[in-house]
Amino acid sequence: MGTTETTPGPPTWRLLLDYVRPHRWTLLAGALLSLLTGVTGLLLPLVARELIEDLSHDRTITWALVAMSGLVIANAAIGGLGSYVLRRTAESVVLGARRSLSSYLLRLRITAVDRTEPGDLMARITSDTTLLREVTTDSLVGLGTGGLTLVATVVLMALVDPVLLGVTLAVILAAGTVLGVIVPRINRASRQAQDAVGVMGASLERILGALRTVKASGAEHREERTLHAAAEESWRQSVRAAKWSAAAGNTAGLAMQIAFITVLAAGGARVATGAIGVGTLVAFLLYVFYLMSPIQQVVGAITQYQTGAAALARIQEALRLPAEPAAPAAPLPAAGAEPAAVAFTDVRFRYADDLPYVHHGVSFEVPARGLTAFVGPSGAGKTTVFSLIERFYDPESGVVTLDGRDLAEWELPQLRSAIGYVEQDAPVLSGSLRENLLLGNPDAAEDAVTRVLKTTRLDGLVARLPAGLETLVGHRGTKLSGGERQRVAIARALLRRPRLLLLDEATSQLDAVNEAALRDTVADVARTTTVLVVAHRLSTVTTADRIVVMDAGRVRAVGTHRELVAGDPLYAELAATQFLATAE
Ligand SMILES: Nc1ncnc2c1ncn2[C@@H]1O[C@H](COP(=O)(O)OP(=O)(O)OP(=O)(O)O)[C@@H](O)[C@H]1O
Repeated sequence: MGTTETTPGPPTWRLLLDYVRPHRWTLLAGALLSLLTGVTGLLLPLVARELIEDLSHDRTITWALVAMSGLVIANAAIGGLGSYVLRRTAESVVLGARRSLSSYLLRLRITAVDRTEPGDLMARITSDTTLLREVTTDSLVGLGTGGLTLVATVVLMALVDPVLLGVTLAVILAAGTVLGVIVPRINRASRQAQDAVGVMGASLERILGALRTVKASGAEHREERTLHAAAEESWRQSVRAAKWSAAAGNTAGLAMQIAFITVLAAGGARVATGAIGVGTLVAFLLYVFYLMSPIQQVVGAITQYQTGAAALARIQEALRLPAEPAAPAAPLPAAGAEPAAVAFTDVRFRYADDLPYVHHGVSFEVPARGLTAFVGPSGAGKTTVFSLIERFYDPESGVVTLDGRDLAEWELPQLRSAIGYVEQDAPVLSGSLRENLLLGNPDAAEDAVTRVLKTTRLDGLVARLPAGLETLVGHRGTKLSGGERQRVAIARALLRRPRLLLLDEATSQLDAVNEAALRDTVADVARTTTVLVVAHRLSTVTTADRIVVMDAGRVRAVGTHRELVAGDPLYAELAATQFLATAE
């Protein structure tokens, strides 16, 4: 995702309210408790004044002591409860944002993922959402309680002396103009700081995902510099934001001092002319003094809001990426369900409008059941065939059908539940072997697992492992060999009882035992299911019922190995070079 990407959307304050709306009552309760804490605090000086009066008149002070103790205890208890309620609400807002973001990210279209940095998306879920916490408590509540107190004080000031209020407001307005210049700078700096955290996340993800290659390439120092640069950029921008926040706070403080002095001068003049009494001036000055705290609260809320708004904008950017419709999971095919037939008719496809076509009118038909191998030079568009069948992408023109029905008419969950897909690099997730096997079908019965382990020749491996299926496979399955990873991925796909199995063979060579195991597995499965294989091995193509030869985004021939070796020069050459042998 481009960090400068700005798609128009609803204003940030509306988005914030959307996040806060489900928690409005608890937030209101927290705000009321905060107000109540303030009121109990304000009452203390009054009681203290009474206590002093009573003492000077030799009256009993027991009631005042009891009242003061009560107020102190109430202040602490209500204050504690208020801050707990507010904090809890803020955490719930963060939770809501994390939930909606993570659900959304799982539904992202592959096209969106292709042009995004996963690490940056991760930062949006983890770090940007955290910033919503402060914005909820400090900003919303600060704005609410501070704003209320401010209005109440201004009303009282108007009652005491409207002329002096005019003087005060003029000073505050001047300060407000300065703040209007400062505040957007806080927003910009905060946004850039969060973007830098996103860049750091993206670099970290890239480095940790290929740490072996980074080490083997001796690139640690270069990568270290990249990470440090992103961290320093975040620091620089955060410091800039801190500088502007401090300037905003100080401007507010300074304005109050100036207002104090101006009111003192203007009020003094008014006292001299007899327009007001000294008592009124003292009362007004006290109010100017009281005004300081809510104004600082409101200014703090606005500056805090800028940081939160920057984070919200980044969250919202992620939520505007194209996603698949939300839909409930579809049931898996029943045991013994009919295998599926697949057909491509004149399919044209490119990954993006500014990229060349990958398919220039691909057509082929695969009947239900049997093994179909796709072969062709690297980049011919074989894997893309699978991506289109899974509807990770949609063709620009032409039709792909499953069971004779256009894929565009299938509900995505129904379509995908019919298919088992084994990617070329056979990803294995960290966790246990069992978790990996059950990823696509958590309800698979134990005997189905045992059967699939046997089919994929993994039973020997499981028996050898001390913890059996509970063995942890490490991050990305690093504790398994390449061949084992491929077979775990096949077993995982088979446990879904697919009506169509898509297998993108690993290009790396397997040893003879692994290769034979894989060939037998695929042949076994093809007896009951439709199997499509992007083939890189002679053993696979020789057992295939039909071979589709692709070249530069077109199907150039279809036939059996024997027919094609005799009839298609490209295939004959591929068979001789790529598969390391000719016919068997
Ligand atoms: N996500 C993507 N975004 C942009 N271009 C892509 C993407 N995936 C593949 N391509 C391009 O599409 C073309 C066909 O890729 P594809 O993976 O289908 O080829 P292939 O025949 O399976 O190759 P190989 O045998 O090397 O795996 C390639 O030129 C590739 O660079």
